[in-house]
Amino acid sequence: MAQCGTALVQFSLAKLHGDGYGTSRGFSSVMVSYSFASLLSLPLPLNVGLRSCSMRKIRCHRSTGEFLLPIISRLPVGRCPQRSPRGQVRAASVRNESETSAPNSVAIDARDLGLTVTGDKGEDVVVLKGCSMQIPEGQLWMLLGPNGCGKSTLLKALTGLLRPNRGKLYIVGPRSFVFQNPDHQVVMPTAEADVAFGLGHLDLSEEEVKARVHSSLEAVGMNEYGQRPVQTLSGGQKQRVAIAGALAESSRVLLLDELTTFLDESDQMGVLEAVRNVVGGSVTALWVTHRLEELDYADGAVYMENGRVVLSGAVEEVKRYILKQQEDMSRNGALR
Ligand SMILES: Nc1ncnc2c1ncn2[C@@H]1O[C@H](COP(=O)(O)OP(=O)(O)OP(=O)(O)O)[C@@H](O)[C@H]1O
Repeated sequence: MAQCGTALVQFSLAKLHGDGYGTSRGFSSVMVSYSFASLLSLPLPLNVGLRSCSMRKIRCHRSTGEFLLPIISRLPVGRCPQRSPRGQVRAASVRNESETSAPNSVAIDARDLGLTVTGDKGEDVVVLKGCSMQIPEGQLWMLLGPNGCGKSTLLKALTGLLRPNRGKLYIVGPRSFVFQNPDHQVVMPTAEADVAFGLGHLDLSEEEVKARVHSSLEAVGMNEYGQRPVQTLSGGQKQRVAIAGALAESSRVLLLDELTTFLDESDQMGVLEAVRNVVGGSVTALWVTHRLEELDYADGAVYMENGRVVLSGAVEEVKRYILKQQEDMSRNGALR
């Protein structure tokens, strides 16, 4: 197995145990057939195990063209620099909870975050131009804005998958990113095995793994599906399994990227209710959505335009702003 690039470091492999649970001695490795190029074009398009945001290192199997995506111990946000076009590391001030005392009960405190990525032709593309928000612990907030305004990029910056090059960020951990397409992250044969998958890097007894799997699946209303082959689950059920995986790892911040996009109405409700159910206490969530009706589930909202957070706070205020924007747009369209 050859190492690829400078981003590679050690990782632990794992074996799936006979009962379908991963344990502290290891969990299943996953072969994924992403192209070498796509994997190396960081930010990481890693769709396996990334919900735990604990994966920062990749090895590639050159002979088969497949990639072994390891789940490794957590790398604190702020320790995963993104390479700039000139190969320099850019860094914003990113603080972990362990490095500083938390602002009172705030789970996410972002101040004027900026982020520049490298475009296809090696040019700088400024994606985030000034994003500030303060999200209290134990709340569900929604992030909205027009297509291409930078919502997913901001979410990745908050997770630590992308490194802002400007501003300040305080965020509690552990945190998890859940992708829009559940097929990109639920990878194990059964729901139970998938939830256990991310626990391999923790030093847990088998009993503890089972207990966490059980309670996490229960929290998202999926306990009775534990043994079900994942390919028989609906999209929304898979999303709930992915969320359970994050909870099993004691994630305190869930960063949820348009989870309901591919789901039918009843699945959308199931996922929303599951998230609403798990948020509270020490669990906070930021949910990217285009659906205004989902705001009814939120404790607060953030609205972005063109790489900037333009409004952040009460749901009703953000809703009014969006409706006004929509009205203005349709009036302008009618005048043309
Ligand atoms: N690696 C990259 N190279 C070039 N442009 C990029 C890159 N990553 C993001 N962008 C651009 O940054 C902008 C913001 O992208 P992002 O996916 O964050 O938007 P979004 O608000 O999540 O969009 P959507 O609602 O359509 O999902 C887009 O114009 C996108 O094309």
